[in-house]
Amino acid sequence: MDRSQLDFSNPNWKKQFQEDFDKRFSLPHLRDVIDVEPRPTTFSLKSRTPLENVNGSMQESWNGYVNDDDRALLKVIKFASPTSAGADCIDPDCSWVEQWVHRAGPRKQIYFEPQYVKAGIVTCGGLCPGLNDVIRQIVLTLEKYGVKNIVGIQHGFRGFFEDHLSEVPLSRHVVQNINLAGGSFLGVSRGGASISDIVDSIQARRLDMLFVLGGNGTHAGANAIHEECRKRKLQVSIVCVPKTIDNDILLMDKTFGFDTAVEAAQRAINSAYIEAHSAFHGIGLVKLMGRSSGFITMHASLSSGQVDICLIPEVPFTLDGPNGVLRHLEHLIETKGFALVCVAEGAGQEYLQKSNATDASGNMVLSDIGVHLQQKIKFHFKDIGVHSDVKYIDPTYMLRAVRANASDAILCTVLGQNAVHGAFAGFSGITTGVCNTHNVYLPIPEVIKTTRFVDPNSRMWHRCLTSTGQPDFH
Ligand SMILES: Nc1ncnc2c1ncn2[C@@H]1O[C@H](COP(=O)(O)OP(=O)(O)O)[C@@H](O)[C@H]1O
Ligand SMILES: O=P(O)(O)OC[C@H]1O[C@](O)(COP(=O)(O)O)[C@@H](O)[C@@H]1O
Ligand SMILES: [Mg+2]
Repeated sequence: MDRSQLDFSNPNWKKQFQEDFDKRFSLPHLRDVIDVEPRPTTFSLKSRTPLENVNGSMQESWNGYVNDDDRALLKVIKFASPTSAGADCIDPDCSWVEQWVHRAGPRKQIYFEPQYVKAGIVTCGGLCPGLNDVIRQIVLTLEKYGVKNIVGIQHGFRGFFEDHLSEVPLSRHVVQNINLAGGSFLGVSRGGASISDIVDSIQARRLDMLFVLGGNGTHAGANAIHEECRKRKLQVSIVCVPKTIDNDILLMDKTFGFDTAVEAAQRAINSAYIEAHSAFHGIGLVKLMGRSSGFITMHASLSSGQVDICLIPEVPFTLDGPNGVLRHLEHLIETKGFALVCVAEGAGQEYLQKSNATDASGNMVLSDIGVHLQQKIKFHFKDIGVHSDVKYIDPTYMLRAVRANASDAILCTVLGQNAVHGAFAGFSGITTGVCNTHNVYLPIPEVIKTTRFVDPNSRMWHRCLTSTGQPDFH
């Protein structure tokens, strides 16, 4: 139910909203369409973690399971007014409405017999630091349940129908050290998704579980696979782990690989800073990933503390004129002698010629805003007769071809393990993420309704502006 469909004069609107919310966020389960009986889980760490009662005696049962009725709050701020920073209100009075989502983790009862399970893992889309950590954790956790037949599908969805891409048998032994390197042990790819062919292939391979690692596009594909499996009444669990270096999936605190990418961007920003600072009237320009969301650029600018101008797709800017970026650069050169600009690849596309080309997955191929800015800055300073020395750095692929840093490695561990718990719990068509620091399962359609964007009214963007000191460029 859309907010616009609610009648706030009806005293029952809150109840209606909540009922609709609960329905939207209920997790699709195998038993919705087929007869499946639960059985006691085989996942237990009891022998390693005997728990002591308050009175010192050992407890009989292990208390490490998540109850199906456990919930986490999706939104935790009570906004006093719709004009509060980052306000996300349902009604004009910003009433407090609890929005509960399902907690992730191992259940006491499972819907598969581990010894007969064949599980597949596939990594789709572009690379992202941490893919190997997630693959590894999925394998380790499956084995902990007692699964013996685990395979990797090579090069994304292509691996399902390109004959020369054979299944890769996976085990604790095979994946032991894969997290030490970046990339994907299984390979990735864009494009080539015929849902019906993929489900034919799932049936032919006799897969019972499929773990799909990818971004918005991959999630849309995985949900379509889940729907097709439902239609064919297959006992197959499709569970996603969100992979997007751009951090552009809805509702989640952060996706894995994002922190690592921000950290990797520091080297480029610092190099640009040193070049700009050392040159006479130096202007450093760094372009970072982010087709439509500026999270990497905003966070990298914030964490470096060296950026004077941060440009992201969500916040339009003018280049020319008294309030434009170029005039501000003049001011920076006049006042401090050098300047540093950090721009997201999707920013300012309106200034560039559109090619209308798309990649194999249907994503728009963007024109290079970095090259455009470099030219504009050079010509501008030439025009006004002021010397400038522009150094442009494009570290794009260096941000994502690295191994995950420590905090991402932990996030990958949590997500990979929870994905397996979700499949054994009988859910399908779900994804797993972190909401307000709590680990949850969400139905796929809810996280891909739109791309997640930087909110120009958020505290984080305002912090970025405070830190760079840049004015509004319009
Ligand atoms: N709307 C969609 N429905 C089904 N499959 C899709 C859809 N969008 C993308 N895909 C498939 O998902 C895979 C990854 O998509 P892509 O956009 O490249 O990366 P990401 O998942 O990171 O967004 C590709 O194989 C692509 O064909
Ligand atoms: O050149 P490729 O492989 O298509 O990937 C580049 C693109 O992938 C992205 O990182 C988005 O992909 P993800 O969000 O799936 O990680 C863009 O920011 C970038 O333009
Ligand atoms: Mg995408």
